[in-house]
Amino acid sequence: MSAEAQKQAAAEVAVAKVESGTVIGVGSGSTVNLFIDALAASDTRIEAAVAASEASAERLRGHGIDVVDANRVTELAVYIDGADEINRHLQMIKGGGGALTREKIVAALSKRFICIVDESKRVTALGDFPLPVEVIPMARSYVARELVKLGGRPELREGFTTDNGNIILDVRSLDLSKPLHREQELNNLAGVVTNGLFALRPADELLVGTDTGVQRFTAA
Ligand SMILES: O=C(CO)[C@H](O)[C@H](O)COP(=O)(O)O
Repeated sequence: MSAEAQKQAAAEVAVAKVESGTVIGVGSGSTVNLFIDALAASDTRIEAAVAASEASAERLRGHGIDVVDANRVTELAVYIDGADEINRHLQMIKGGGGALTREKIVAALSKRFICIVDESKRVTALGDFPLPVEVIPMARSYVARELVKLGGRPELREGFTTDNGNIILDVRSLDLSKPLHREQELNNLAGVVTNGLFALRPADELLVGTDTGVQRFTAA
């Protein structure tokens, strides 16, 4: 089964977990696109969604689903999003699509975070995928030097600007064996908006598309 088919299967199981009449959070990326399409094709009629990217908002609206500003809600029933890597504690690296900051905000607003992935995203240790760090443009060189001091190899994501008008540094070689500590440490660097480690707010449930069906996990 292709990764695409695995993503589709996980997305469809996630749709079944969404209740009509609720306001939900919707992440971004190719797996989430499949979720949005599957939600629109289902009998589930949500009240509205808070979207983690302009691209997701546009896709939702294209299906006639209302998109509301995050400032208009106090809590979301559930957040559905993908990941670039996820471990058995359901801690993740996210931000391959550059939407990490808004994804973190929507995740923080949500009672439950359901992560949907194909099986290539499950890892025993986080860190093969370069860690995205969103940085205010003025701080680019400073933050890059600090990341090097921490053992990382940052690389500017060329020609890319986030929905918030910032840049992304993709960082290889950082030791991510203590993700909670690392997430906080990186966020403490002046000029960092946030980083793609989701350890302080891991997923509550993981749906993995595999060749033998969708496997469900909760944090180990
Ligand atoms: O964090 C993300 C975007 O910022 C995505 O969830 C992540 O990159 C996974 O994407 P895909 O579903 O396309 O594999």
